[in-house]
Amino acid sequence: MLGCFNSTKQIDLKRLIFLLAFFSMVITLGNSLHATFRVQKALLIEDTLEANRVYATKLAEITELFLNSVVTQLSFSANYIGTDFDSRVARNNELQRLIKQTSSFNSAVIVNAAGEVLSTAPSSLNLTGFVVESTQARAPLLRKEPYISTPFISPAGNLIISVSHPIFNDVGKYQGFIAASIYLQGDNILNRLLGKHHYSDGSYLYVVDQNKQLIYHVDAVRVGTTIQSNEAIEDAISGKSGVRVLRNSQGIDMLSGYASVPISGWGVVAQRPLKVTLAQLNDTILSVLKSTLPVTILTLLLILVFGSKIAKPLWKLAIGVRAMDRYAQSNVQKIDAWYFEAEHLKQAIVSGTELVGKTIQEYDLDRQKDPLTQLLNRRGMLAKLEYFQSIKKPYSVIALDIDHFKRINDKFGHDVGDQVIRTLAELMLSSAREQDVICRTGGEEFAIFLPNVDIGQAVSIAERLRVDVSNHLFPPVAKVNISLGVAYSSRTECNFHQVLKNADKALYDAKRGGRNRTAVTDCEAA
Ligand SMILES: Nc1nc2c(ncn2[C@@H]2O[C@H](COP(=O)(O)OP(=O)(O)OP(=O)(O)O)[C@@H](O)[C@H]2O)c(=O)[nH]1
Repeated sequence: MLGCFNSTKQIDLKRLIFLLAFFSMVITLGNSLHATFRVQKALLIEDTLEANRVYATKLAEITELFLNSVVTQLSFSANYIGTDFDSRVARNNELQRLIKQTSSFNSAVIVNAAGEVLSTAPSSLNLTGFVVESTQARAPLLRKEPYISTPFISPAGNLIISVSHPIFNDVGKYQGFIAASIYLQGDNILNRLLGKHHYSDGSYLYVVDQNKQLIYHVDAVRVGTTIQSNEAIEDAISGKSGVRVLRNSQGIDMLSGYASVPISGWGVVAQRPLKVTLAQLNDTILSVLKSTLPVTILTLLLILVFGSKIAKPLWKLAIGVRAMDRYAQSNVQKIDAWYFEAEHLKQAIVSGTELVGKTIQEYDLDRQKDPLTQLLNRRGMLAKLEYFQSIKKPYSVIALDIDHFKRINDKFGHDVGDQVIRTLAELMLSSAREQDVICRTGGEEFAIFLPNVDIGQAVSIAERLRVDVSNHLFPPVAKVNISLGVAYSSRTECNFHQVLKNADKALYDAKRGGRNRTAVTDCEAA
């Protein structure tokens, strides 16, 4: 049925609704994913920076505690040795205890005020009698106070930091110092402390001294190298803690948290690559998309079904209006216009169709009427005759014509002629029965159809009319006469055109016979 419509390039309502829904869903989904992405990204960055700051602060505090405890241990040893500085056994025993009792140090030495190494632990260091010369190694002699060195290469060839404490005897005379070393590239407690907390999610940690030299790094090879142009390090070694998004020496964007170790002026930096952090976000967005996709597809299917339900009554209404035949109205009435606009459209179509039908009917009736007399014209008459023919009833026909009507027109004018025609029509109507049909078949010619009236009765009716007309006063014409021809058919098969023709023939006879009279022709006789 729908195929009767020419396919055009215009989109139909069902597709329109679907596309509208589809695009609004795509835009809404895209927008919410974008918003989620932005919010989550900001949150992730913020959380990671904060986690790294907390982590760096925690490790800085642990390192601070460790260095403090190291200084305390050395202080204890220095006090102990100060009372018996000249005893080699006492010195060696104390150094052995220091190394073995804690795993804080890799080695320890006692140096006298002249810079000569008096004792070492382990003894395998083979440094006894060695006079320290390097600036780093001699720094404690000059400072005469607890001191944590910057990294340097020890006489034994290891990259170390040294923690030293001055030794004074009972009377407060400076004897030298005790120094313990931590091998930065070897196994030691500092290394284990920092390495132990290392995350396995791409995060890593490093520690620099006040000269930006790496003291600890997850990649041990880098220990001892110096890092330049790093704002997190600059901040940390100047005693600040905080967060920064920065690019590292390998050109990787990092989310860094940092803190300082006040006792040594070191900086601790914990960081995680931005890319690794955001990879997590892509997974989140993907899982959001996956979880919303089934509902989205289901919604679109529902919209497709609903769209066709919305479009269906409109299609049917359009088809109904297109047909515009006598069944159209009842077909339209049957359409299930289930929503407000469709129901209104349906009602509008029904009343519009009714109005059009009525107008056409009125127009048809007008076309069948003579405007001057309001009698049926020739078209109306033929329609009526078809009806008479179809019901197969006998009937008589009277054809009549005003005598010498041309003279009336000529003498009194056309308007008077019209008035005579109107008055004659009224006279005919006043004497007619309800079932009789009176028509104006021409200018001053008329026909009267008399159902169930035989020829005798028809002649009487014609005569009575003729007499009535001749007795009637038509001002200003005064008297008007008419001539009449009567025909009849009792035989249903007698064609009504033939009956009419017979009546006309009788009228012609009446005219020829001198006018103002009635003549008869029988259908069977014709
Ligand atoms: N006023 C008026 N005159 C009409 C109308 N229709 C036709 N006529 C005139 O009627 C006249 C008919 O003239 P004719 O056909 O010669 O017939 P007649 O004068 O009646 O003569 P007979 O029929 O032979 O008696 C013509 O002059 C037409 O112009 C009309 O509607 N109004």
